[in-house]
Amino acid sequence: MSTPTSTTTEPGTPAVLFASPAASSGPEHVTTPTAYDGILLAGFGGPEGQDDVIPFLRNVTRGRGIPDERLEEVAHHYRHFGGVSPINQHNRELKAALEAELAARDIDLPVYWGNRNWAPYLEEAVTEAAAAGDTTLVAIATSAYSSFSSCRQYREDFARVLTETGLGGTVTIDKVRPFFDHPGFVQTFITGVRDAVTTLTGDGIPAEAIRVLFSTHSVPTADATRSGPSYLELGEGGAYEAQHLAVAEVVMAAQEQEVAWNLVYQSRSGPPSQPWLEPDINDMIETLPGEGVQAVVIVPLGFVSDHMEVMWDLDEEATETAAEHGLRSIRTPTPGIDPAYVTGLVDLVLERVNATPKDERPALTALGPWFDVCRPGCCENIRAGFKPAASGLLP
Ligand SMILES: CC1=C(CCC(=O)O)c2cc3nc(cc4[nH]c(cc5[nH]c(cc1n2)c(C)c5CCC(=O)O)c(CCC(=O)O)c4C)C(CCC(=O)O)=C3C
Ligand SMILES: [Fe+2]
Repeated sequence: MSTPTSTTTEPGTPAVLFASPAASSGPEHVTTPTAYDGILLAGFGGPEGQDDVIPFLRNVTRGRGIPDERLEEVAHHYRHFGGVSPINQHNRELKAALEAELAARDIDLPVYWGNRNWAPYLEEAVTEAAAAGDTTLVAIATSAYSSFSSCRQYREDFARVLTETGLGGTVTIDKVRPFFDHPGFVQTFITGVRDAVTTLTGDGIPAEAIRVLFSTHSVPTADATRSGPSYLELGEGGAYEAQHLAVAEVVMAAQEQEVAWNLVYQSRSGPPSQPWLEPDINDMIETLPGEGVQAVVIVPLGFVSDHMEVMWDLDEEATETAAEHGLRSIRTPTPGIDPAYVTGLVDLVLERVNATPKDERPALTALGPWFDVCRPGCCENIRAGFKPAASGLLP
């Protein structure tokens, strides 16, 4: 079937995929209708046994000069859980849930699952799709926000895989918009905060002694600043911080009781000399007893499932910090395979199939609905330098 996507190969550069030029016209940033052949579910990947841990960490940190010391420290988190990250099992379950939802809605789109950093790799998924004749793919990355780590890196890996497999002239990969403010993604957090606050107040803790901490992955400040299109001028925190703040506001506006909240960061790595987004969740927790806070609601706003960052950095470390400071804590659920989330992901695919007009697309914040197609230089990592990325406009 003819599609508006095309493959552009410039002489001397790897084949890279770009969306239709139509995507660049007009402020809508909405592509034209596209008959996709399949869905590429793009995950982060994680180890599934002790022997996988170090090779996995080498994949993740490849070419980034993360010191061995830090690798060992992270390996320790995985070892604590038998060398198994739950993330691959989550994605198996998400794939099955998407397939069930697609079947229930009579949508004939196979789901190919591949990871950036562990088997099954993106290479395998794309090769399998191509072998089945499914060459026009729409990707869902298991990450809701704009930034190098949460969007661009997936797109760079798509481009790398298309080049390395030699499929750059055959397969096109578009990507659904960053879905941070899609109701399907946000619902779990709204319900989670409501349930946690109800539990705490039910136990006699007054609402004014509760603090909601929205936690997301810290990133280098330089990455945050460059997240999203530069013309939006979203300040030092860029689109990454702005999107999280906007979603947190939506979650709190949906609550019956007024409760104070903060956006906090977790899982910082990299050298201490390099600025990353702050405050760290643990540092924030330490200040709270002095403000009369008795309980914290920890909301994993930056994550779609209960993977290692949630299980270790929140459920072990932050929970322990809270206990040490005499605070009760409740960690709210991630979307996982919540039906609202799964239905929402299928809706996001259909948006692209149908080129649903911008004003008909569900988006809970004033920032959204975000763009179908990333602008040149969007979320680029200046430390790593320019790498081609699929699912975007020509640089
Ligand atoms: C924004 C963001 C997300 C959310 C978006 C998304 O979900 O994609 C995310 C997710 C994840 N990060 C994960 C694991 C790791 N991330 C690392 C390193 C880093 N992450 C970063 C950012 C993010 N990471 C950054 C800026 C670095 C520093 C390296 C660099 O300069 O770019 C390292 C290396 C060691 C270390 O440095 O800690 C590991 C092992 C796993 C798998 C968990 C599991 O196995 O269950 C998941 C889902
Ligand atoms: Fe990470």
